[in-house]
Amino acid sequence: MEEYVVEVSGLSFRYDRQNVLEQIDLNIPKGAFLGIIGPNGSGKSTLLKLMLGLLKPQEGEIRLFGTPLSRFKDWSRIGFVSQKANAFNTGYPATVLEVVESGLVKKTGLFRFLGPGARKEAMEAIRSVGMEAYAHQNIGELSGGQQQRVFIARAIVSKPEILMLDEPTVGVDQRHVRSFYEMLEQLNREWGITLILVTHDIGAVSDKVTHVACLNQHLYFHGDIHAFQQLDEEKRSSWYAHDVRLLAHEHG
Ligand SMILES: Nc1ncnc2c1ncn2[C@@H]1O[C@H](COP(=O)(O)OP(=O)(O)OP(=O)(O)O)[C@@H](O)[C@H]1O
Repeated sequence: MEEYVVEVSGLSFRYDRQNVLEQIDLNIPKGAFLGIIGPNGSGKSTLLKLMLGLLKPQEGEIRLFGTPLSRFKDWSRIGFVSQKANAFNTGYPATVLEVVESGLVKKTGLFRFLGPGARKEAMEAIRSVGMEAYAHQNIGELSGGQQQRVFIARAIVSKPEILMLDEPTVGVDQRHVRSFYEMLEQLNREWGITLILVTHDIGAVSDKVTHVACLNQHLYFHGDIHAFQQLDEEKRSSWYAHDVRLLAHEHG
């Protein structure tokens, strides 16, 4: 039987009186690279926040590794990268290596000494995002896309089993988006990390993700990428009446 690392069942959420998510059922298999797609305001970020326990649903349940969120404590198994482009100005006094090492602090405890293994683990994470040439450079001197790679290295240095990413290519130069997704694909395949990626742009990731979830308040589709690609274009467009572009350039 397939092992699920995240199980969402009967989930509904509203801010004040605005319904944002309705009756979402979504199981995410271990080792998947899931793309959660949908137009602006369709509830993608809200769903991630619910999975991270930052918001509480009015209805339904989320389980992480089989444990209901209300009892889940093992947050080191989960990494999160948000839209953080341009978060550091050029004067920020920390090197790439130091930023990535700081990702080990939550594992080790704030004032505990980071042992000699820490540097090796940090370098390994930096290499896996293709940033080894910049390890000793100040993070503020890097481009938005390079900084985002460093944030991913910081998120994976503690070896999480799930990595959640909310529109991580915002601020990444268009020319580098493709290699950015290739790097994610490599993390999924080589490190075996389950990736949950929120994105507008299925076109850029349709040859990378293994599964797709189409959200627009309701979950219109969830399945593997092959089943998604076989869906009727007209049907898919009808879920996103206001954002046909999202689907139209998928084959571009
Ligand atoms: N803190 C909040 N309080 C009230 N309403 C909110 C809040 N955050 C989001 N919303 C509303 O909830 C809806 C879903 O927002 P959400 O950010 O989850 O969508 P999204 O699919 O991630 O959108 P985008 O692609 O634009 O980031 C939107 O209508 C938004 O205005």
